[in-house]
Amino acid sequence: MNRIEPHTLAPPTAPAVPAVEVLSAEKTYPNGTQALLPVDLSIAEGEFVTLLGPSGCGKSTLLKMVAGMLEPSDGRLLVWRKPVSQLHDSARRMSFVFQSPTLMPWASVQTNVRLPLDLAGVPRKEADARVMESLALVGLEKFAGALPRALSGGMQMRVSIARGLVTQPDLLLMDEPFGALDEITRHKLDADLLELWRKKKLTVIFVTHSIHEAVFLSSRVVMMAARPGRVVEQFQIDEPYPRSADFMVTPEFAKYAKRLQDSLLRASNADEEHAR
Ligand SMILES: Nc1ncnc2c1ncn2[C@@H]1O[C@H](COP(=O)(O)OP(=O)(O)OP(=O)(O)O)[C@@H](O)[C@H]1O
Repeated sequence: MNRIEPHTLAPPTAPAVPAVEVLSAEKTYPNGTQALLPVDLSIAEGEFVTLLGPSGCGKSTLLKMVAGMLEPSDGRLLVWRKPVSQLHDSARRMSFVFQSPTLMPWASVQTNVRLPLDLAGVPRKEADARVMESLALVGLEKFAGALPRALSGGMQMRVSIARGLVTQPDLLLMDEPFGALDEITRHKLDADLLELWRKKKLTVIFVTHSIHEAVFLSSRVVMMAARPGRVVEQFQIDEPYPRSADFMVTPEFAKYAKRLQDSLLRASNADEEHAR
């Protein structure tokens, strides 16, 4: 009998575990706006997926459906193989970070970050320890007692991210979190986010309008088109991590950016053709 020597066997590759499955999920708002045609999308644990596309293509709608903040009109969404509504039974958690920091202006940074733990009834001592851990992750531990108005826009966004991290999520949903920030601050936060993603082994779904941000951050980019919103193309960004600012001046970066730019143009033209 022929024996297959162990070293001739291909190494076993672990099948990717899906963190999020969007199964023909579509959305029409009560006023009749068809925000999303049926979308099918599977996101594996540990991926960094960016949703990119022209204004109104349904990026936020899709993200909010994943979060369970919006019900699909048809189809289903599973998070770790369960309907989002049953996630409270799961040991895993997700967090949502909005475009604006939405901090309570009268409360300290520490109190703002502690909010999700207070709402979940986590004992104060444990909550405070986790708040400090979370603030340290975004480099703001020295500002725990400050009021939001004493902080810059970038620092306020860090507070918002710390609040998203304080529940120790496995899945982070981010709706254009750095869109309102200046270029330098944005780059800095992008780099910090990648560091966190790697360190904490997160799965991230990130919405942006920026091609450069999408290439820098993502392992995969999902391109969408509008009127009605739909997924039109997907791009794997096959570049190793960690990625530093140097990556942004490489020919590979330029190649991906050009591909996405062409795709975004096609997606935008598809809108106009639809509208005619
Ligand atoms: N609550 C709502 N009721 C009715 N229509 C809505 C509602 N929310 C969004 N829409 C519409 O659904 C479509 C998709 O909106 P959505 O905000 O998901 O797009 P987006 O890609 O995130 O846009 P942007 O890039 O401008 O933030 C748009 O036509 C929008 O006007």
